[in-house]
Amino acid sequence: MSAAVIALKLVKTYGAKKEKIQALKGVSFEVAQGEIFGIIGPDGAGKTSLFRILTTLLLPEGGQATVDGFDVVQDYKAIRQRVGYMPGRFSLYQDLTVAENLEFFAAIFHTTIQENYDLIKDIYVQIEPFKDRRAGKLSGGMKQKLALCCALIHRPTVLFLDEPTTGVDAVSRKEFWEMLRKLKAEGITILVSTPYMDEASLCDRVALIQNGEIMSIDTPAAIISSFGKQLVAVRADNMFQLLKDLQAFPGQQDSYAFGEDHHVVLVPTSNAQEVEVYLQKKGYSNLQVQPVTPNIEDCFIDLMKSAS
Ligand SMILES: Nc1ncnc2c1ncn2[C@@H]1O[C@H](COP(=O)(O)OP(=O)(O)OP(=O)(O)O)[C@@H](O)[C@H]1O
Repeated sequence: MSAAVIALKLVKTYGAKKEKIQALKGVSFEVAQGEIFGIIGPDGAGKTSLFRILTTLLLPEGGQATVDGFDVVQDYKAIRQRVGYMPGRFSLYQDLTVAENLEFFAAIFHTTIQENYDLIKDIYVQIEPFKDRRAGKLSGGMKQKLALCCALIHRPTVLFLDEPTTGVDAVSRKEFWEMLRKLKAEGITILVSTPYMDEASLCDRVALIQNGEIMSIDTPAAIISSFGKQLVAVRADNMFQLLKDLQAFPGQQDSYAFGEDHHVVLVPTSNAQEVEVYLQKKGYSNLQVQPVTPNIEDCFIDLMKSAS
C-alpha cells in the first residue's frame, strides 16, 4: 500500500537575508494510510509551516511532498478536494451559527450535510443543541468540535489537525482523541500536531520536531525505549535549591523541573541511591528519590540537548 503522505527534504524560509528564519530545514517522513501520525514540538518548531505546505496553502522552497500520491505543487487542486484541514487558530466564521458554518463548508465542497452525516454524527450531536448559536459564542471545546465537523464534511481521505487541543480543557481533549480513534477506524489518515507531549502516546507514530528539524520518528513506545539512561524523580521541601544542588551532583548528566518533581538523568556509573546519599548530606527534609520510567517529554528534552 502506498504512503498517504510523503515529505522529502522540505525546506521553508521566511524573511529577507539578514532576518532569515529557516522554519523547515529539510523535513522528511512518510505516513501510512490509516495511521494517526503526531507532529510533536514546541511553539515555533515549524509545525504550521509543514501543515500549510502539505495542504497546498504554502509553497516549499525545496524538497517535495505528496498527499495520496498527488504532488503538493503540481496537483494542488486534487489535494484540496481530498484533504481536511483544521488550522490551529479558530478558522470558522464567528458571525455564522453552528449550522450555517457547517452548511457553508459543505457547499464549498459541493456536498451536503446529509450526504456525509454518518461520518460527523457522533461529533455533531454534541454541538447540535447549540446549532443556532453563533460560532463566536461557543466554548473552546465546542468550537473545536465544530471545526472538526467542518473539516470532515467532504469526507476527506487525509485529515490535518494543527494543534487541535491547544487551549481546550482536559475533558474535551480526552473526548477529542476518542473521536480521532473513531475516524481512524473509518480509514481516515490523520496528521495531528501538538505541543502537548502527553498526547504523543495517543498517536500510532510520532515525529519529534524542533527548530525546523525532525529529531526522531517512531512509535511512542520505541522512542521511550531508546532513551537508554537511568532517570530518577526527586522532590524535597526546597525545590529551588534542590535543582541547583542536583545540577552540581557529579553523577548527573541533566536535571530539570518536571511537574511536581525534578527529573535527573544519571551517568551510567551512578544510581538513585547515590543521589539520595548526596542530598541527605545536604540536609533536605521530606526528601524522595525514585527511579522512574522516562516519558516522551524526557526523550524530547534529551534529544534536544544532544542536538544542541
Ligand atoms: N509568515 C511568517 N513570517 C515570518 N516568520 C514566520 C512566518 N510564519 C512562521 N514564521 C516563523 O517560522 C518558524 C516556524 O513557525 P511555525 O508557525 O511553522 O511553527 P509552529 O511549530 O507551528 O509554531 P506555533 O505553534 O507557534 O505556530 C517560527 O520561528 C516562526 O516565527
